[in-house]
Amino acid sequence: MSYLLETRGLTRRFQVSQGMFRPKATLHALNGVDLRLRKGEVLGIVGESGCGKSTLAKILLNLLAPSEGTVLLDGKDIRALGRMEFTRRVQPVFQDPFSSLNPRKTIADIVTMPLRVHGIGTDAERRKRAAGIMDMVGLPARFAERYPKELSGGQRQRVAIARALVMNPDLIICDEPTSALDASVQSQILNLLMDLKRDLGLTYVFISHNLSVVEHLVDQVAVMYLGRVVELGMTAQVFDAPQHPYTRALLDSALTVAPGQGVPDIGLGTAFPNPLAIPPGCPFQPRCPRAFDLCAQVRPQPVDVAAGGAACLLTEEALRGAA
Ligand SMILES: Nc1ncnc2c1ncn2[C@@H]1O[C@H](COP(=O)(O)OP(=O)(O)OP(=O)(O)O)[C@@H](O)[C@H]1O
Repeated sequence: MSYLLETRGLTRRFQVSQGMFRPKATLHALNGVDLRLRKGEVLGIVGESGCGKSTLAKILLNLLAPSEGTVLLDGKDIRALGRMEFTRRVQPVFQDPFSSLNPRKTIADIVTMPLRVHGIGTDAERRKRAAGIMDMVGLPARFAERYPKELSGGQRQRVAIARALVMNPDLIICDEPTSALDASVQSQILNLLMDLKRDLGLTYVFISHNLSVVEHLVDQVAVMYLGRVVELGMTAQVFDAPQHPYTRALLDSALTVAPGQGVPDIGLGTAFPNPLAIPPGCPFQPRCPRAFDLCAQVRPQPVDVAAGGAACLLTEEALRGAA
């Protein structure tokens, strides 16, 4: 079975200062993340602020090196691909369309920029291609000569999507692409991404702190907690029968509608996870409503990337009981 994208054992550590008189501490932002994505599919990555989503996005975009592990694109380590080949094949859409677009460039300049960088086409050909893509993402042709500050947040995010699409990439990494937008605009952008997926057969990694945002867009979901994938499965399976207590809590959480609000209220008390003091046993155990004695001592098995499931002793117990 070949995968367009595969991560194997992705781990990323940071050395962080703890003040002048204390030694630096090691923070595990990612810990052994295994993921697989086939062409034409959408993989959702979900979890609270600080679970490692942006670190993962940066590694997938080859902007940050993992401490351990590899990212494979069509079976090739992305670190061995040239910068030009990589950016031709993998494009980002970031959270904040206000800062990710150059304010001094016109929309046409922004959308054609990747083509210019890659030396593709004449000026007229590039503008023609940009006009086609702008139409596809619902931007009127008259916007071509406007500047980002003249556009609304939703329109700017359409520009960012057009810029990502103009190279006809194999993979688009969307890092919280709707989180900075008003709720009504969020759904327009999600619908646009769904339409583009259907019409162009796009492959996305879609990162969000909000499980409900990804429900209708993604084929499979990876739920992350403190740098680990704690549940992985097909979307319907994860939404209809979540196995990990953390996934249940995320599903129960209210839809976050306030722009910029990064953390859903998941109703698990104040013990916000501290990546510098990951507890022994199950990392989620201090907040878990279903924890039992062993959870403080035994670390659950990592999720099997081929079979999916949850990294939870309750599931392991259930499986043993069924055997
Ligand atoms: N450059 C860095 N140096 C030190 N620690 C970092 C660095 N980047 C990220 N971290 C830490 O790694 C952990 C994961 O951060 P990351 O930004 O990937 O999480 P996230 O899920 O994207 O959260 P958010 O939605 O708030 O961005 C956090 O504890 C964060 O403080």
